[in-house]
Amino acid sequence: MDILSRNLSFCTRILKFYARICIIIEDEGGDHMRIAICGATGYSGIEAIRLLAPRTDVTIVGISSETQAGLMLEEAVPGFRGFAVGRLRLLPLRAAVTEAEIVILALPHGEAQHVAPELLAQGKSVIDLSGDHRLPRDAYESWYKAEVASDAHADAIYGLTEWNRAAIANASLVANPGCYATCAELALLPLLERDVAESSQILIDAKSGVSGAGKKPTAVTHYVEADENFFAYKLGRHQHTPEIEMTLREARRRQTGLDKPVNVLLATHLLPIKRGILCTAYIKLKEEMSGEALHEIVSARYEGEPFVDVLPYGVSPQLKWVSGTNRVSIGVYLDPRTQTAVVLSALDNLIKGAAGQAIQNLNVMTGANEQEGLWFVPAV
Ligand SMILES: NC(=O)C1=CN([C@@H]2O[C@H](COP(=O)(O)OP(=O)(O)OC[C@H]3O[C@@H](n4cnc5c(N)ncnc54)[C@H](OP(=O)(O)O)[C@@H]3O)[C@@H](O)[C@H]2O)C=CC1
Ligand SMILES: CC(=O)N[C@@H](CCC(=O)OP(=O)(O)O)C(=O)O
Repeated sequence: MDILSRNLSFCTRILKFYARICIIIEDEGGDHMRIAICGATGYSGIEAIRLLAPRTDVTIVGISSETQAGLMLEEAVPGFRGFAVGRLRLLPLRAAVTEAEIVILALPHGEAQHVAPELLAQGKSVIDLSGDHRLPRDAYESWYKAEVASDAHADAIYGLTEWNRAAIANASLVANPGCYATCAELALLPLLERDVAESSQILIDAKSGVSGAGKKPTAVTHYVEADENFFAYKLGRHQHTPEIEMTLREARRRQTGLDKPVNVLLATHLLPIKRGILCTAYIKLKEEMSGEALHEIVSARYEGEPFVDVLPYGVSPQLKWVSGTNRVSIGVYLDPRTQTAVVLSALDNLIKGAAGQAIQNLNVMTGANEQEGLWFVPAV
């Protein structure tokens, strides 16, 4: 080989090496969203990691746990064994968020409100899965039986994506809706927005799988109590009642200018299954209409919505059709004798009811494709 070829070969190797370094730098930072997940060992935190880990536009820069800080994720949650993300170390919350530009808070009620103001002051965006920022002070204190610790809730944007997309796009603090609330609101929004239904007495019969109660078993949710059992709980005092009433009231006000209270009776039940919520809402119509006309109102409202599936008239949704997905499946029926609309909705409480909707909101906030990382069909 002459001296020219040797020099050329050397230069080529240098250039290739430089190109590889550039790719590595790009992969490790570049345009990636830097996300921290707090409450990473809880059910919705785990789900958020599961959904975000495969994404090439996201880097998970921190994960937190209260009691298991110091362990690797795969030690605390063995399902992550063998995956790169499983080698992330769980840290105390403040250490976990240092590098993040966006923080997903999957913490118990009452904790997020102590952390969010500090994160916002550091210029980070926050998506809070808990109920801490969804309600005004009085409603929160009376329904959650807890004190409000900051005024951050006043600036929070309610994260029901299909209803509040424009505001979410500019938000720095998103209050992700409750799981029952998401399910009931998406079922009822079209009727309230069109003001075709009586709003003084909406009955919502809702059932949830046990993961809705979080990871820590209680006397009601542990296996022996929940398995092969079925019962109502928190009758007349479920914390999602004011959330649903406020959202539906505001939805109607935005569309029609009519500002009148909406009254909801929410009956929640515990299903002996792991995940899924089925809501059946009964609402009297103001004027006579056909089932087809009612169905058209609901279908038209969700036309083009990637995560809302309005079933053909009279077909009822099933949990199996949404489990493991970010979808809400909606069924419509009109009882002609009583002019009562029956709107059924089904979702996966940990995905569309929690982590999936949080990521849908993250996509909206960051200008990513809204469906990124969220498009899958249920496992059989
Ligand atoms: N489960 C669901 O279907 C839904 C839940 N939500 C809401 O999302 C939030 C999380 O719910 P879920 O995942 O079910 O909860 P889990 O109880 O399963 O998990 C809670 C997580 O928070 C951590 N944690 C507990 N206490 C503290 C604390 N004092 N400070 C910091 N971290 C703490 C736990 O860490 P560790 O135990 O490792 O110490 C764990 O990682 C809740 O507010 C819930 O209401 C909203 C919609 C649906
Ligand atoms: C089965 C079960 O217990 N579910 C929980 C709902 C949790 C949730 O989604 O809502 P929050 O974020 O408002 O807690 C409950 O009924 O309180």
